[in-house]
Amino acid sequence: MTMLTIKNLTKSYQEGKKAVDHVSFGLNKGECLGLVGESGCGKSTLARCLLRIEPIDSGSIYFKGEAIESLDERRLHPYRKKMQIVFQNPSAALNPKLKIKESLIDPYAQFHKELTPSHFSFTSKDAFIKQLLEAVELPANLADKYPHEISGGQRQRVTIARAISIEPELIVLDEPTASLDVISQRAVLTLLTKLRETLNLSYLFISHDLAAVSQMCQRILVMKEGQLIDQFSSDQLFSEERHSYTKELISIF
Ligand SMILES: Nc1ncnc2c1ncn2[C@@H]1O[C@H](COP(=O)(O)OP(=O)(O)OP(=O)(O)O)[C@@H](O)[C@H]1O
Repeated sequence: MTMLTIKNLTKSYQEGKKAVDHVSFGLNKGECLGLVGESGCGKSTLARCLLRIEPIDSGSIYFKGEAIESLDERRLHPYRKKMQIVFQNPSAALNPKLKIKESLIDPYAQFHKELTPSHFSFTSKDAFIKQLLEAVELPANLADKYPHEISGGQRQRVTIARAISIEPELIVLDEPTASLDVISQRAVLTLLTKLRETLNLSYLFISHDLAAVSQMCQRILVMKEGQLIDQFSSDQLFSEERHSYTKELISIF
């Protein structure tokens, strides 16, 4: 089943320069789809557009067959729960004044009316937070700490816990490990792979790290100057058929 279909999505910030230029692709249910390309090629803009965080100029966005590109905020609300994003910098994503448990409960408070929980049950706030921390392999005593009292890797696990707390179907991972050291990167990627399997998630995984993408993803998209110039299954990464730009990216890594 196709989870997400993008057709001819186009977005400009300034006249004559398209940040995203007629991009089309599909993302299957349960898939981890990689998106790579050099800095400034439009990856994050594409992500924000397909999540309807950023207005688009033209094109279509289908979530499980439903066109969502023109929905007003009220009709979009249920889709906001189904599609989540994890950003590069967990420090910016967490309110420094809130304890971890307060940050963790926030999405649930917003969306609980639309939830039909299957993975996490809400018997009490404390029990719910304990389940979330367990799911991202963090100790329960982190709940009472502030973001500055925990490590960068732990903060990123908290933002992942927030994203999964409302049981989304699709998560956009926008360079989720870029701010972490190599050991924490590997641990977070392993966790994300495990969560995709146990929670039946689909991912769009944006990264500069071709090695991580080829390990995590079943298919890979390559963007250059706003356009999608290559797409292939991960086992075809080193194939002779690859676009010359993809080969250039491979040679850099
Ligand atoms: N809010 C904005 N206002 C104006 N221009 C923007 C805005 N966001 C992005 N751009 C421009 O759009 C283009 C695509 O940027 P984008 O951040 O999507 O690229 P990216 O591939 O995600 O880069 P990176 O890998 O560095 O995050 C760039 O030319 C950028 O300067």
